[in-house]
Amino acid sequence: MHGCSRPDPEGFWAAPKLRHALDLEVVIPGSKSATARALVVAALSDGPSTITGGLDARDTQLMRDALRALGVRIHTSFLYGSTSGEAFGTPGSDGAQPLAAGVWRVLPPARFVSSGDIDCGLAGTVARFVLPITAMAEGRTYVHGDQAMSARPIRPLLDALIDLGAGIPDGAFGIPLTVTGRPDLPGGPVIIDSSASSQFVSGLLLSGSRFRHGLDLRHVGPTLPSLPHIQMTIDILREHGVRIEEPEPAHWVVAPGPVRAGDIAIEPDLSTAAPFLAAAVVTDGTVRIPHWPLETNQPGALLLPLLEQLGARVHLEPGPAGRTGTLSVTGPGHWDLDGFDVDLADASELTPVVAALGVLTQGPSRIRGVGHIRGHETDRLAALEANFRSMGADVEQTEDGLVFRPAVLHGGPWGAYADHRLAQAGALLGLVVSGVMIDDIGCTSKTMPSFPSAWWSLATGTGR
Ligand SMILES: O=C(O)C1=C[C@@H](OP(=O)(O)O)[C@@H](O)[C@H](O)C1
Ligand SMILES: C=C(OP(=O)(O)O)C(=O)O
Repeated sequence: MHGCSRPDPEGFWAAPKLRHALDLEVVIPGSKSATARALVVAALSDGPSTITGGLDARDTQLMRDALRALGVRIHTSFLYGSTSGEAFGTPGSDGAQPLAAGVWRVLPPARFVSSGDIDCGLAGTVARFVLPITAMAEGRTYVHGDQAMSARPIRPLLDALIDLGAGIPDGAFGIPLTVTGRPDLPGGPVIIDSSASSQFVSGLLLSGSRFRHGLDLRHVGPTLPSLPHIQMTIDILREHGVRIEEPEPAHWVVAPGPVRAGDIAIEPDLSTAAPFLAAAVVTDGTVRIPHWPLETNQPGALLLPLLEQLGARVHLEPGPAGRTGTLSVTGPGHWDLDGFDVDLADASELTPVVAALGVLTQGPSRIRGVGHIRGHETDRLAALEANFRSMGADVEQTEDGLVFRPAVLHGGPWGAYADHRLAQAGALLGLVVSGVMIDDIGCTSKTMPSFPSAWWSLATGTGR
């Protein structure tokens, strides 16, 4: 899946350098995190639900297939929309064009029954959110994924599920593994160390009300990353009638009971927007993003204060319906970006893009609070350090992040390590550094299959 990437014979994608004054509107597909939660909540609900604007990309296709493998029926159709304004239309009306988004009807089964096989790919959300449902599904399920998935942390979630009564072999270390489902999974009190990923907590909370005794979950561990993502889980559960309390930080109590069916609209993915917004800053141009939510629980919005700190002008113009608007980011009017020091513990998925900004700053910069991203799609700190160094950057890993000192950069091969956000960070640098060659731009299909063509249009001003 390379879109317009025109890979060279060795499979490298030449990241396009900016060829015009950047002034562009970009439509961003739906939020991966919100789509994953919507599908899971709809699958656990007491009746059919409709999801609109859901992301159609590798991770969410895997999520749909995983839920189907447990007996959930999902009917999909496409959503069409104009590239400006808030209204969605039908194909052909008002220049409407297909978006990577869908209208999905989700029909949960009376009881989950496994058809035997679930592929998690490299999707943390699929592995961590679906395992607890698999533990309630009649039959045995072989849960597997990409080779890199077996390196991603999951053991604390498996141990917690075993404590809650799940049929997971005691010696199971990670994916692949076979789960023997138990429809009357007891649930109840459990302690977990979720320092390696907030998704362990989210996965248990999502299914918790369907356990016989509900869930009383405590996190005990040195750090708890991605708190906004846990809040996103709590928000959607409460919207669907689940009683969930947080009597103290890092302690959640979910009452047993039904999950109420209801329709769900998905916001654009504000983390997928990050490389496009950062492009405006590094090229001193303007990027506009329609349908930006005026209020959101997505951590991707945390990029905006940093861009402002770097001198960018950020403006959100409310649309007629008052729920979304058009966000515009305009570069600072000069090329010498100041150094920064930022803690990304709440929004660690922004690290690759923010790190690309870090190597371009004229003063020293630092990213903190993201040690756990060594367990993301790849060891992101090591992969970023290796790529930046091969471009001449002065960068090193710390215990929980990266530090950068100014240096003159040159092009060369850029390893994506099968990681969509690594590939996007390379593309961002390629706008201003000649000769950046990305080895696997196709991995951006994890969250934005149209990334290569959208990026080409952004850089060259032409469609391909
Ligand atoms: O719950 C979610 O949707 C996510 C939580 C975060 O995971 P970690 O807590 O493992 O960083 C985030 O990085 C990931 O992209 C999506
Ligand atoms: C960490 C990420 O993904 P996953 O949902 O697979 O954990 C990410 O998208 O940055």
